[in-house]
Amino acid sequence: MAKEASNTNGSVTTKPPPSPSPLRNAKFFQANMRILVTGGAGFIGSHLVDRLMENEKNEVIVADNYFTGSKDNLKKWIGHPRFELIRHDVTETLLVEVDQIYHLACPASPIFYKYNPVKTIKTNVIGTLNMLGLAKRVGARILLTSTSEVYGDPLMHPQDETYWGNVNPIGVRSCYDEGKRVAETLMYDYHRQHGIEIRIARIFNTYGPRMNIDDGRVVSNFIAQAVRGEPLTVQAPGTQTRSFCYVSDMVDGLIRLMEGDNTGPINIGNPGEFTMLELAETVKELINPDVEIISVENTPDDPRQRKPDITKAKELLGWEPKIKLRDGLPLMEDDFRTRLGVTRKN
Ligand SMILES: O=c1ccn([C@@H]2O[C@H](COP(=O)(O)OP(=O)(O)O[C@H]3OC[C@@H](O)[C@H](O)[C@H]3O)[C@@H](O)[C@H]2O)c(=O)[nH]1
Repeated sequence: MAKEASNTNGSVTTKPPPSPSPLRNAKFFQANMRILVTGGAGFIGSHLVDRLMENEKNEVIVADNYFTGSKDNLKKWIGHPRFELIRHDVTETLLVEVDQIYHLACPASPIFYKYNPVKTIKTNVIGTLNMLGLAKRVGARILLTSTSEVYGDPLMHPQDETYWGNVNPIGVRSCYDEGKRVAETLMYDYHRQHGIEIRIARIFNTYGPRMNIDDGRVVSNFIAQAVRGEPLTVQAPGTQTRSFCYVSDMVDGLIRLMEGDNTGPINIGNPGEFTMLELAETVKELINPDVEIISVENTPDDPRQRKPDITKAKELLGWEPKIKLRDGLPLMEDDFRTRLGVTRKN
């Protein structure tokens, strides 16, 4: 598995990757792939675990501190012989023998990552250092879920991976966006200095079943509001844009990146771009035409526009999203109705 990956920032590591466990090549050792998913009890993490567990050759270990994740998201796997769940905070070291690490752990909703900003930056910096240390020790390949937020309030539109971003280093979002930027730096430094096999995904806004109902992000807020019959709260001015990727497409992109030969960073997101007013109108039309749309105050540093250029993902991973927003929203609605106990009026 120690194959040289093409890296896209122009520099190539000369150091070979560390060797994986000798057991991996042993004649009588069961050749299962052991995979660690940090943040595996969270929204994207648990969908990724579902997909990895479908492959009988995979053993999956989840490490999660349950700050925003939940055991409930993994209940179908608890007790499965190929599955293990550890309550663990990535700011502490973790020693497990694995072949791949999907490093997702970090609160992703602005409300949650701003709740304890010092903890958020520790998660991104110390957490990523710890996972890279583990990758080095056991010779594992590691994938970091970075974010479209590394582009900040982007002056280039759409954003491709060559754009260095427009980020406020002392803003209220910097614990997350600067944290993820340092995490990317650490990934590349470990790659160049120690030959670690790295993969970096820049994830754009993602939605789907299992998002926390009071998560604070726009899609989960609007769907919960529409299902409860409450006004949809569009934060001013409402003309800011985002691009929303359905979670199954996201998971597909992450697995292709991990399994492929390119280090990234690679944007994984749906290029369909919507203003928040358009999103509110779509949710109202599809889910509850009786609700009002109201304008509420916004928070500082809210990026004005965001849309991924996914040329690289298409060319290098053969990946592009399949699920359109109008098809994905009703799938999420069903999950929210079940969890909120509100049936659809006909
Ligand atoms: O109720 C709401 C919530 C949010 N919004 C608006 O919706 C837009 C999107 O906000 P969200 O909180 O969903 O997400 P953001 O795009 O700000 O951040 C996200 O970026 C990409 C990922 O890395 C993370 O999931 C998250 O940081 C913002 O312009 C926000 O002002 C509303 O209009 N109403």
